[in-house]
Amino acid sequence: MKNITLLGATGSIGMQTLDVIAEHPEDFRLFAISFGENIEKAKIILERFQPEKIVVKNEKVKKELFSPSNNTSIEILVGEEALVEVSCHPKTDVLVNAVMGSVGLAATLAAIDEKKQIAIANKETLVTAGHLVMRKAKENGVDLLPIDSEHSAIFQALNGEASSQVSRIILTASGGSFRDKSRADLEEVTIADALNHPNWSMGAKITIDSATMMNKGLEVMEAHWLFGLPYEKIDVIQHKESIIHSMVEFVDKSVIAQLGTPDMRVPIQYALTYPDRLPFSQTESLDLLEVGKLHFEKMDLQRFPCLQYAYDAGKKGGTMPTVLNAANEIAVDLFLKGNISFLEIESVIEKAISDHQSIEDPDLVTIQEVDQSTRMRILSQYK
Ligand SMILES: NC(=O)C1=CN([C@@H]2O[C@H](COP(=O)(O)OP(=O)(O)OC[C@H]3O[C@@H](n4cnc5c(N)ncnc54)[C@H](OP(=O)(O)O)[C@@H]3O)[C@@H](O)[C@H]2O)C=CC1
Ligand SMILES: CC(=O)[C@@H](O)[C@H](O)COP(=O)(O)O
Ligand SMILES: [Mn+2]
Repeated sequence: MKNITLLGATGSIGMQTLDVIAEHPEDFRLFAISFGENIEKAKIILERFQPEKIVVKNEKVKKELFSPSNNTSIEILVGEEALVEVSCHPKTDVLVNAVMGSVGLAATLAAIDEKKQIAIANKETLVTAGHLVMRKAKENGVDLLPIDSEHSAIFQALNGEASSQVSRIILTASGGSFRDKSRADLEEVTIADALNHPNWSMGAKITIDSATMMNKGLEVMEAHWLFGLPYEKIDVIQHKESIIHSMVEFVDKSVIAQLGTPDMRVPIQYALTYPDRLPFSQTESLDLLEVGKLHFEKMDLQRFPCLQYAYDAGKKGGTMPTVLNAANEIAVDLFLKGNISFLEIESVIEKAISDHQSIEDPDLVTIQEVDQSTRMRILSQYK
């Protein structure tokens, strides 16, 4: 029986993690959760799973969650320090980081110090502080088990083989909501159009990232850190069906791909059961006869400049990925609030990275300062 601490329980990955936990009550128990503001969903989770502890964003959420009529023995904690506390708690066996953005960074680093097993969905953590996370994981002998579908695919295809055996990895990209549109068409798109991903049902931020191709850019950096490969060995191809989740080409030119129906509960479960596998009844078998054909296209970096920005920021290193990530988080939020257009997401990011002088090998404090100052600088222009 593994005790799970789930950060971001009310989100898309969070709720799907709960599906996995519910399917295997003899293997997993929900010890603690965190969430942001979705009180209604949180109440359902508390009633169904009865975790011991819950971390909320602020006192206001705490007050709303626990009205006098709502009698519960669950311990309620507030703020980022509490995230660290539950993540490092002796009862936590596995930390699932499924928050959106860089909120879970300090908790993940602290849990690695406590030698917890980490199942990581949150790519922003690795993008902004991959060097710190991987250094700590190595020092502590901790496995970082990827949940992101592409990285789970690569992890499974590698199956323990050393990175020296790899000639390249090939990340697949669906193309997102606007894959069939030209750049001229993008001037007219709405928030609702952008949120309509062709293959995956995901949180709003990652769905927009997928449409700008920043999601793939973040995934390139995530792969760089998780698998210790230089950017020259990380390729992206467009594959509109999202059936091949990614591939590894080995030095002998053998290619191993991982396939499956697009259902995040499969890589989530693998990260929780690794190195074993358990049956999972809630998803469909892949029917290749029904799929019929798989399609592949070269990535067009003029059409999707965010992917180019991410390669450039990743290769530059230091605090440049932090700036790219912070600018992207703010730009996507501004777009979702109707303050900027879809194409302005790219220009906000482009400006932030070209204005920044990267600081090499930043520590956590430097990363947090650069992250905050980037956000403030951009926000001050849109007030
Ligand atoms: N969704 C997917 O299929 C995939 C997601 N990922 C990655 O996983 C991560 C989560 O994605 P997803 O589940 O889609 O995101 P969602 O937006 O659906 O969920 C995010 C979760 O984080 C919580 N949260 C957001 N902001 C804060 C905050 N400031 N403080 C505390 N909690 C906060 C939300 O709480 P609340 O809603 O209550 O406010 C929610 O529980 C991202 O890094 C994403 O890139 C990777 C691969 C696939
Ligand atoms: C499910 C998942 O892992 C997402 O990150 C997914 O990859 C998004 O798809 P695209 O970014 O390829 O559109
Ligand atoms: Mn992915």
